[in-house]
Amino acid sequence: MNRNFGTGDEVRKGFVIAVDGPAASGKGTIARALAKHFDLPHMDTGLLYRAVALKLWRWGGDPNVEFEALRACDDLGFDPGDEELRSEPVSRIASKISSYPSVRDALLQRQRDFAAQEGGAVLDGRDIGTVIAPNADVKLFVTASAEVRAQRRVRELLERGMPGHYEDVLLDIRARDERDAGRPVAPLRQAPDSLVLDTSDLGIQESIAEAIRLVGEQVGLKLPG
Ligand SMILES: Nc1ncnc2c1ncn2[C@@H]1O[C@H](COP(=O)(O)OP(=O)(O)OP(=O)(O)O)[C@@H](O)[C@H]1O
Ligand SMILES: Nc1ccn([C@@H]2O[C@H](COP(=O)(O)O)[C@@H](O)[C@H]2O)c(=O)n1
Repeated sequence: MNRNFGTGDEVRKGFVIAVDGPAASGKGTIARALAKHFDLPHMDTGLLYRAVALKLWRWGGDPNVEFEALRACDDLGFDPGDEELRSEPVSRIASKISSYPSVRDALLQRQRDFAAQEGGAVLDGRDIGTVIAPNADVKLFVTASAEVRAQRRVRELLERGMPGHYEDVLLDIRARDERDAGRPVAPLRQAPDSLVLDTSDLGIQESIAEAIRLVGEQVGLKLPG
């Protein structure tokens, strides 16, 4: 636990860190590490969309029908350790159903409530700094080249014993980037007041150290020293 933020000040109540970025940029890894370092609860908001997708998939519902996806949002409970949440079919469906305004709306309050809890929180996703927590104390936009992200994803898939072919994964990442950035509701955007962290040339530990440094610096600027 480290609540000092490099200034000696205790973390304020309601301190919120928003972490956004494209698929496989490393935002989840960074968000988890920030949560641990600053002793804040963490929400991976992508899991909510994946949980809707998994439910729909298990029902045999049609991801092309918004109403069916919306029905899957009702009483949404899931086991974050469920391996199928991270499977390729579920990832594809999650990417599709996350473009539906009604689905985003159904998941909005749960995320906002998490961000608003006493003591604060770290959330990662695509629209945290722009829609879910536009008043977050620190906003990080984590990015990396599509090629580097594809390499990371392939490595991750192979480590999980799943098939991962570089060219296919790269195409898929580019398609997801386009869908995330191109949808009319809550598109993936860098909030104007976010700090950009490009992890293309950084290893995991270097990325985490840089994120902690950036947050600390930002907090140092915000709190009286
Ligand atoms: N800086 C880094 N260098 C090398 N590998 C990394 C780095 N950051 C993350 N990784 C690895 O890349 C993979 C994707 O990282 P992570 O899950 O954090 O990305 P993400 O942006 O949250 O992905 P998604 O949004 O698609 O779930 C993981 O296997 C992770 O260990
Ligand atoms: N705030 C968010 C988070 C995620 N999505 C979409 O969900 C899919 C799965 O997310 P991962 O972060 O686990 O990859 C992803 O394809 C996004 O389209 C979102 O729209 N908003």
